[in-house]
Amino acid sequence: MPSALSSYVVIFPFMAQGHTLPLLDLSKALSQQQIKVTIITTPSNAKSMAKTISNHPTISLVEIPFPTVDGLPKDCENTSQLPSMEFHLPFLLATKQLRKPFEQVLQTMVESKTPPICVISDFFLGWTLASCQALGVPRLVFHGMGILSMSITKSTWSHAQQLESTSMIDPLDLPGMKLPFTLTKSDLPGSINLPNHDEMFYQFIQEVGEADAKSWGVVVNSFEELEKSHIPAFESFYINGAKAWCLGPLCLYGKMGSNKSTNQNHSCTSTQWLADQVKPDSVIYVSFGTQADVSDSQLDEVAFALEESGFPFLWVVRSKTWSLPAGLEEKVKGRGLIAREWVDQSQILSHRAIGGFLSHCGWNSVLESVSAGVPVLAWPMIAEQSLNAKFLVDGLGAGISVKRVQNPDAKILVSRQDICEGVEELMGGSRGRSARERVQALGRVARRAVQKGGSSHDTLNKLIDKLRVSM
Ligand SMILES: O=c1ccn([C@@H]2O[C@H](COP(=O)(O)OP(=O)(O)O[C@H]3O[C@H](CO)[C@@H](O)[C@H](O)[C@H]3O)[C@@H](O)[C@H]2O)c(=O)[nH]1
Repeated sequence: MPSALSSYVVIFPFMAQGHTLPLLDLSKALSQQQIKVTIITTPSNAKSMAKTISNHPTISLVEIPFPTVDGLPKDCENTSQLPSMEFHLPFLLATKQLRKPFEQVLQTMVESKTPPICVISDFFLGWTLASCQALGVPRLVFHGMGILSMSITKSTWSHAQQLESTSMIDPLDLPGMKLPFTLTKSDLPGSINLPNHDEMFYQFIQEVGEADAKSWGVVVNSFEELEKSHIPAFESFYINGAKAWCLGPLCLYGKMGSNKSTNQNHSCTSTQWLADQVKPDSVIYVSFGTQADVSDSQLDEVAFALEESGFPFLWVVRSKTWSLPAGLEEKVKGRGLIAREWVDQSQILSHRAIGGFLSHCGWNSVLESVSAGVPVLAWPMIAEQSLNAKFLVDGLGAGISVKRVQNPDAKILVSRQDICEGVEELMGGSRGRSARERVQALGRVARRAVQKGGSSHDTLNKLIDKLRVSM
């Protein structure tokens, strides 16, 4: 068995912020357990990761070149740089060309008689399974999603035929699953309706899904107290008895021993602005993640709603084309901050002035909000976000939902009145108050999970021990 200091793990994240950031936090968790980490990634992603890991000498980066591919913008190595979601599939397909350089790196490690104890690679990088198997290294898969949403997704994929004849409004009965809320077919996100997708996307997901199911294990950014009852159903989709290792919320490891000045560099203006907000729970934080396309007319509605609600707000806007509608600047001056740069969201959410989060419900945002004890005004947009929102609101009581219009093609999906009503209810209404109490209690459980003796901390140690024994 290798000694603690000689053990190392290779991590290969998918090049999207929502997938990479939690794995950077996991790297920090491993290095706190005396495990070295080698992260394999492409040059421009390595550049942005280098800042985050600069205080962690046991985490290193190995760069492999990103392929040049027709149909993708030049120098685009991360989904956050894609002009729109239309480029998502070409991007996914391009990552398959990373196989050869990845294998060369892994082979050199194995041949130098110091193989890693495992490779943790993203679900989308399914081909890494074959590379790992050929070199005798266990592959653990990471999806970025929670256990419940993954189980619902897998279950609906494997029962697609049965579901075809199910009505849109009757409660779904998914074999082997006990759902904490009523789910109908109309609640399922479009991305789950695989057969309705482009043939190439369908094929890609089939491929990576097969590799997923044959993996040695699954690293999950969640904690047992939150999703334990769904683990058996989730594990039943794996063919070699793979176990789901709940190690989260990973964002909390990222904060342990972090260097404040490094963190604040990202979001100096927002940190300073927040420091001036003295009233606890008074500010609403607004962010829709790194992937969803939000139209500029929809952003106008958000702006009017925030102005009308009267609450101080900190709002991260990704659109390069949008500007505050005429007349609003004066009205919100001093009361609201619009951040156009990357902010340290996790840090912001833990500021005592933040009293609510208007969120798209990406899984990282959900966990960061729960960890910080901040209730959510849920506005799911793409991918599995509607399932996360349902879990948070109907399952956990830790948030409330915005009212959305039924036409998914409309430019404005939520009106300013409905956003404003939602913000007022979250920040000052009785449903908002009860969601705050609930999420604060959950936050205490989440923080305990990653401390010594906590469920996720223990699971991490068990995983390391098991991997060392299997060497
Ligand atoms: O200025 C910013 C903007 C974002 N973030 C962070 O970026 C991450 C965003 O992740 P998430 O909230 O999960 O949103 P997306 O990036 O949109 O996530 C994609 O990936 C997730 C994990 O698989 C899925 O749950 C989502 O549906 C999918 O859209 C979070 O850690 C945020 O804290 C910042 O720190 N600063």
